Amino acid sequence: MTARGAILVTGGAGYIGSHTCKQLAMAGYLPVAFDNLARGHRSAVRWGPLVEGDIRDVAALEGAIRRYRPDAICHIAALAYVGESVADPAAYYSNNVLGTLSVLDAARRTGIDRLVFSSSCATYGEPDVLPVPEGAEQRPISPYGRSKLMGEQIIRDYAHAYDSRYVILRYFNACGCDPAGEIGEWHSHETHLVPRVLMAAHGILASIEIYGDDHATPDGTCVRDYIHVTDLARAHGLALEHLARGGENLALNLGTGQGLSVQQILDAAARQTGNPVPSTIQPRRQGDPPILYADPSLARRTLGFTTQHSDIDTILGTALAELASRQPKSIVQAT
Ligand SMILES: O=c1ccn([C@@H]2O[C@H](COP(=O)(O)OP(=O)(O)O[C@H]3O[C@H](CO)[C@H](O)[C@H](O)[C@H]3O)[C@@H](O)[C@H]2O)c(=O)[nH]1
Repeated sequence: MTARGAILVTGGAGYIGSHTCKQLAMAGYLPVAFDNLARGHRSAVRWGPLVEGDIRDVAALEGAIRRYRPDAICHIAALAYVGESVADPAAYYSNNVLGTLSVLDAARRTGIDRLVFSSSCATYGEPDVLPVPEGAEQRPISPYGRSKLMGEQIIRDYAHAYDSRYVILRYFNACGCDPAGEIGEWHSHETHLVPRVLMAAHGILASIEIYGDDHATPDGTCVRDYIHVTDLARAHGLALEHLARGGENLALNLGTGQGLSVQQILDAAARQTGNPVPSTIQPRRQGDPPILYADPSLARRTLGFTTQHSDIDTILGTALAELASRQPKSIVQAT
């Protein structure tokens, strides 16, 4: 038996979901992963049971809840690529909006009234204020960002009408891998900057495309707030404790408060690996805001959350160790 009861983790076989399951298990919970394995991996579910199912299937969710009797839900399952959402909005509104509605309905029908929701800095679009506070106007510029904002709005309306409670977590850029190397970032077609930069540093990719060097930023490349996935994962446990204590509903940024440019990430990777990172300048990517970094102070004040692994060298080091474990021939380990 676990000390603290079960938590249903939708998307528990995915990148952020599996790291969250590990952190919840370390905090004494039984994480029950609910995942359709479309993008998640069975082998990433290691700290509790896996229920295979789609979040749009209310009956499947209800079945999982009735079987494991979780105290709360971490709703992490989503499609999460900005570029893909521009090309295929139908998939994003279906998975992210209908899926969230379905999770909320299953929770209502089974009497689960606590939810931690994975939202995104993409809900801010191109903010007027930097670092971005939670009160900044949310004007998303991609279908992905809009789908996450709709999720937030539905959760607030349900909470108001049905007396449920929530913590909305707006992730900035999740990256890095489990420092113990037990799980990683396993995307079939990797589009994220940090793993791609490391792949380019080791010749797995011929070069990295820099999407625009003419943005309104100090070096012309986009600026983001890179936060280690283990830090993000730990915040879910803090959010659950907050709700269990009867804490108020919250929407919180999860970031470091520091912005780094694409070029700075390339430079850090070159330093860390000792290899050059070949790059080409490409046109800007649709849906990419030039600068996004968080004001992280509200999460610190309300949850006591601070990052512990999110300096860029730790992020790159843990991501590189994980990549090396999958591509050992390509990488002479440099860390
Ligand atoms: O090969 C690449 C990949 C990325 N980038 C740039 O690097 C930055 C980071 O890009 P990622 O694709 O790694 O991350 P995003 O900022 O697009 O996306 C992340 O932040 C989004 C919010 O903006 C969502 O939350 C999303 O789920 C999350 O992955 C962006 O400026 C992007 O233009 C490149 O220049 N070349």
